[in-house]
Amino acid sequence: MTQNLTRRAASLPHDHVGDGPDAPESPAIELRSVSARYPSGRLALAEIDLTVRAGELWAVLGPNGAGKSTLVRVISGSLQPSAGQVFLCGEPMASRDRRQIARQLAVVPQAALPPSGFSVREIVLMGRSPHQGAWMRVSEQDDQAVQRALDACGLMSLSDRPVAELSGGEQRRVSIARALAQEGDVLILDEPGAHLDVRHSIELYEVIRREVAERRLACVAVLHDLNAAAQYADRIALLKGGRLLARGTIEEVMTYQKLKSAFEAELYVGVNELDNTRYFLPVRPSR
Ligand SMILES: Nc1ncnc2c1ncn2[C@@H]1O[C@H](COP(=O)(O)OP(=O)(O)OP(=O)(O)O)[C@@H](O)[C@H]1O
Repeated sequence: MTQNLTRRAASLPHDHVGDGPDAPESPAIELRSVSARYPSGRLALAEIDLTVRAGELWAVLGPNGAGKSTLVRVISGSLQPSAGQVFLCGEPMASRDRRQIARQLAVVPQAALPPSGFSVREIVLMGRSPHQGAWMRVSEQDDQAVQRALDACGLMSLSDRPVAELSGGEQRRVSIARALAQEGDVLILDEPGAHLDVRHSIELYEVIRREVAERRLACVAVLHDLNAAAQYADRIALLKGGRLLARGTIEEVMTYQKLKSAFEAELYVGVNELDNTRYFLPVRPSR
């Protein structure tokens, strides 16, 4: 797992300092001047530079159509950049096949719901397939990973239920549990809080934070909830029109001016005196 993040000599274009136990880790994800186009010709991302390290949770923010889901597709290898390069754990993404990528990176796309016809446990077990051999034999490690993911997502009591019988929010948690069971180094989530009520969204963000801290996971989450981003993220990438408007800490990026410029909306930016976190309130346009 995290040993995959140790520096690999052959693939390091910059600042190579050698291998060995004290060698610094490669970034879990690195985008160098990445642009992306859809087959229609539309340029959806332009010259994105981003470095995500193990143990970091990045929130990707921006208005509708900014390029957030496109960024997820590029990082997860489902859309090839039209220019620039993506590195996963120090190696070019383009040199990996899908199975190799799936051992290191789990992705929960926007509005992803699990396939019907299976129980919750069976769906979560599907997350183990990149680690299983041709006969798909379930190992003790697979069982442990599935139990852990079910538990983390509060799904133990639902584990034998047919997934098709669950609510939208419960199905969303099953998709996230499957991604956790994959036990990669990198977790990519597109709007993980969608469909979740307030308790379950808090629980989910707590789970993600715990995974990031305990397993030194590198996580990139597309969020529309600015307050959740300010509560849980270490770093923010703010997109607009396919370009990175700003990236950095919450204090650097989630300012009145930068958010206004990105969203073209008035937001009140407050600071909670209890824990010093920022909060955001939409302000009605003057009539
Ligand atoms: N399959 C596609 N083919 C062509 N253009 C696309 C495709 N998917 C997205 N786009 C375009 O690329 C741009 C970025 O879209 P993207 O879905 O990445 O935005 P987003 O920031 O995730 O938006 P939202 O917040 O609404 O989900 C938009 O202009 C969109 O119309």
